[in-house]
Amino acid sequence: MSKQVSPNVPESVQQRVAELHEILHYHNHRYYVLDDPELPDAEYDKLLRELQDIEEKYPETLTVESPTQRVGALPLSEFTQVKHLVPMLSLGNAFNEEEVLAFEKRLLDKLGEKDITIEYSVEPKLDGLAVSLLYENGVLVQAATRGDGETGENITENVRTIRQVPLKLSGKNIPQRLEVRGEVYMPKASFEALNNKARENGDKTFVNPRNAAAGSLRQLDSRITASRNLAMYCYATGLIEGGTLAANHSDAMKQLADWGLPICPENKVVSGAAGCLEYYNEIGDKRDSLSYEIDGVVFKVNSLELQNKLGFVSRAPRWAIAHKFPAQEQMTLINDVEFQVGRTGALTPVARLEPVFVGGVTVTNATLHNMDEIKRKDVRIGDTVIVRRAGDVIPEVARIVPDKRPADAKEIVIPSHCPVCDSTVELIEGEAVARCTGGLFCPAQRKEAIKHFASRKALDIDGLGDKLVEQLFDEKLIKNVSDLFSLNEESLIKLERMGEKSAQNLIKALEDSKHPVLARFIYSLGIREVGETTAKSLANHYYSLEAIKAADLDSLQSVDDVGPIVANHIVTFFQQEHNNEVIQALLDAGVEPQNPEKRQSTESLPLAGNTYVLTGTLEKLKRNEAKEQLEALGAKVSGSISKNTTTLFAGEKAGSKLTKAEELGVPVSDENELINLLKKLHSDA
Ligand SMILES: NC(=O)c1ccc[n+]([C@@H]2O[C@H](COP(=O)([O-])OP(=O)(O)OC[C@H]3O[C@@H](n4cnc5c(N)ncnc54)[C@H](O)[C@@H]3O)[C@@H](O)[C@H]2O)c1
Ligand SMILES: [Zn+2]
Repeated sequence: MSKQVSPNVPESVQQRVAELHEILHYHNHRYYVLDDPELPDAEYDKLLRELQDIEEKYPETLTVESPTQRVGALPLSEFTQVKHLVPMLSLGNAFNEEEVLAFEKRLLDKLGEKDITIEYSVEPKLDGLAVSLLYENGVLVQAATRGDGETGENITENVRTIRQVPLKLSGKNIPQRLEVRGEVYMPKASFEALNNKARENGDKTFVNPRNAAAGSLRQLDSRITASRNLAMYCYATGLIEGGTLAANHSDAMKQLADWGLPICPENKVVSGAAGCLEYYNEIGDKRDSLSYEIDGVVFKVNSLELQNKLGFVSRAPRWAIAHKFPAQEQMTLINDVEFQVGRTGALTPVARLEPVFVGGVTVTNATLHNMDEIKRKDVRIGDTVIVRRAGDVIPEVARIVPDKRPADAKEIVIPSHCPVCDSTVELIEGEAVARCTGGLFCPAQRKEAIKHFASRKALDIDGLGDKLVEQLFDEKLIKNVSDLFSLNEESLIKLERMGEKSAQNLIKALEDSKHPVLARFIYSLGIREVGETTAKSLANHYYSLEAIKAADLDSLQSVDDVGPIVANHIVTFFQQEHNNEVIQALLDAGVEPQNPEKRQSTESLPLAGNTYVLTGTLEKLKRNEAKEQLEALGAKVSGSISKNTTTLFAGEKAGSKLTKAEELGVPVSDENELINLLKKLHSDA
């Protein structure tokens, strides 16, 4: 800075100004040139405002090269340059109602008016990058970025790949030369898809749709741009020769639309600052449902005559202002990381933050998702991070600020034991999610464990659905599955919506469920990845609970459809003392798993080779019981009819399966015949 600084300006202020110039230039470069900002916008804005405040207080410090006087950054030299015929400017900002009212007051003062109502064109503030389109005789001849406002980059080929941009205008009275300005943006869905793909390929992701749009448009190879699904809305004109436009902004935009240019359908005309503020709220409510990202709304004096009277300040028109939404990204510190245990035992790392105001609320915690994400973002305790809260989504740590990492930043490690129940934590190699293995005991997981235990494919306790489990649990009548069997009528009746009859029925159902076949019992324990089929294989391999508990990794892997991971889940599950305590309590309560009989092979069984289908409502037998009994006799029970079906057993209200069986000529019988068949074979045995 060669400028002679007056002695009125304290040395420390001069130093700070120089520092701010350097910092802001650096961040402008990262943002506008590299499309890879390091700071959240709010943090950048703070620095810019600090400089503006100093310049206001000490006008001697203001220089033409100050970042407060310029927009954007110099264009990249890889592109040919385009000198703008009319400079492309930025917009002033308002962050609250007072600033909007102050804006209107400035307008009235400048116009020397008191009592007029100003009409505004109000528009979403699209979060992309400004582009200028030049049409000659209605044909697109050039497109350019804003660059530093004076000179931009020639990106004609790239803009030609954007579907909304007409290569040729149509309609009447098109000026000979017409410069149209607008925002090129990346729709939310394209942004998600682009980043997901980058993540899959291990490539760098874009920080937000704006930087993604800029990065995609400023490509030397327009085929890349074409693959990025960019879009555009126009919101202004620049140079006009050989023709005229309407006398106010909103009508001019309608004209552009008539010629085939894309105009945002949310644009409106309102009266006065009050109308502007109303529009701000209206669009704020709509924001999440829009298919593109916006970061505020823009209010523009609608009359071009008034616009001309008002003119410009250094880097923005006086007649327009951007009213910004609360920032969705803020910078703060990670004080600690804790692990939360979910309903299914998954451990989620959660960052405890230095409280920060973001997205309109104070945030103290942010999710780190899982260990893969932590690794990918390289997050440590003590890091300065950017926290993002968009819409109703849970706040997340978006990225770290590497330069601000302290020397003693601590690596985040998964605890070896569950922070809730102290059971072993299992992290399978190649899996992102770590889990608590104390499924039956862990307070974080008990509720789900009980629901699973009572469910149809598990112990199938009649009348004990998810809702009732919730109720019993919340009323503290049960803590874990073994408590179910000490429920009594008296305590049940006290529950809301529980009659005497239902209470009796539930007690009876619990009693009836005490003799499950071993496979069901194993399944009901909710061991991770042990489904119905695996539970059956285990039961038919080991024949008793004791034997399954005693099995080691090698032995387990010799069982049908048990691989190393599932084997590990099983061994770890039974290693947890607390799980075993709950199982013992079940056995003590009288639950008695029915071990399968050791048999040579199903081929010698009486129903071997037969395939049955069950349909409709069975009156006396439960569908599951019927299935198990048939299978125990060597039959297959299938869910669909084919010409290989031996017999269809149809209960009440049988539907399409009955029709299908009749079509295929498959024999059909009823429930009584099924019961007779089972009885007969049982007495034969
Ligand atoms: N994080 C960083 O390091 C960093 C660095 C530099 C700038 N920034 C951010 O960039 C922003 C400043 O950038 P800017 O100068 O491009 O200004 P801006 O984005 O705040 O506003 C001006 C721009 O708004 C756009 N716009 C969208 N809809 C519009 C509409 N309907 N009518 C008119 N214009 C519309 C135009 O592209 C215009 O150029 C600030 O939010 C700042 O925080 C961040
Ligand atoms: Zn636990």
